[in-house]
Amino acid sequence: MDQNQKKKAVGEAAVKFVKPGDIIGVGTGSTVNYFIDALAPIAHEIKGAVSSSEASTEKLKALGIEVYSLNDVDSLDVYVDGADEINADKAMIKGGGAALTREKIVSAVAKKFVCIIDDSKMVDTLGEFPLPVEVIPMARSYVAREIVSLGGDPVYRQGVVTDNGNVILDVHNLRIDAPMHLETQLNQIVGVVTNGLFAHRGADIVLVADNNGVKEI
Ligand SMILES: O=C[C@H](O)[C@H](O)[C@H](O)COP(=O)(O)O
Repeated sequence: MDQNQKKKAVGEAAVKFVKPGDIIGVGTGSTVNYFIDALAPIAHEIKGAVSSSEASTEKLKALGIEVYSLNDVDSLDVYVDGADEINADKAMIKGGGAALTREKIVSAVAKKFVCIIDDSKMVDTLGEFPLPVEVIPMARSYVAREIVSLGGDPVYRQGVVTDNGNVILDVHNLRIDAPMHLETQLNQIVGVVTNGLFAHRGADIVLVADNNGVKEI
């Protein structure tokens, strides 16, 4: 199977976590797009969704699925999303598609985080994928200097503005041995909105597609 076939297989497999009458949390990205497509046959059975991006909202609405504001929803049974990297503790790097802030907010409200990945996303140590950090635009240079002092090499993601009107710094050359600690440290830098480490709130269930099919971890 090539990578897209694996993404499709795992997106389809995640539909089993969706129950009739649910309002579901929906992530962002190419893997989640397959999950949304796979919702089509049961779109009329679910109550609606809370979305983590304008892109996912558009796809959900195209299926006739009602998209709720998170402020109108107290809790979500399940949040389904992809990842850029995940380790054995189910800590992740996310934000390759610049949707990290809304993803972190929506996933915080969900009882269960189901992470859907192909096997290329599994790593022993997080950090080979550059860590995205969403930053208030006027703080970009200051935050970049602070990140350098932590040992990272921040690169401004040119031309990208997040759904929240902010910018992204991608931090290269980090070997992340203590993801929770680094997540907290980055959050302490004034001007950082969110960093792409999902360690304090990692995944609960991981569905991984490899050449043999989809397995649950
Ligand atoms: O901002 C984007 C998200 O964190 C995605 O979940 C992540 O980048 C994985 O995306 P994909 O499924 O396209 O590899």
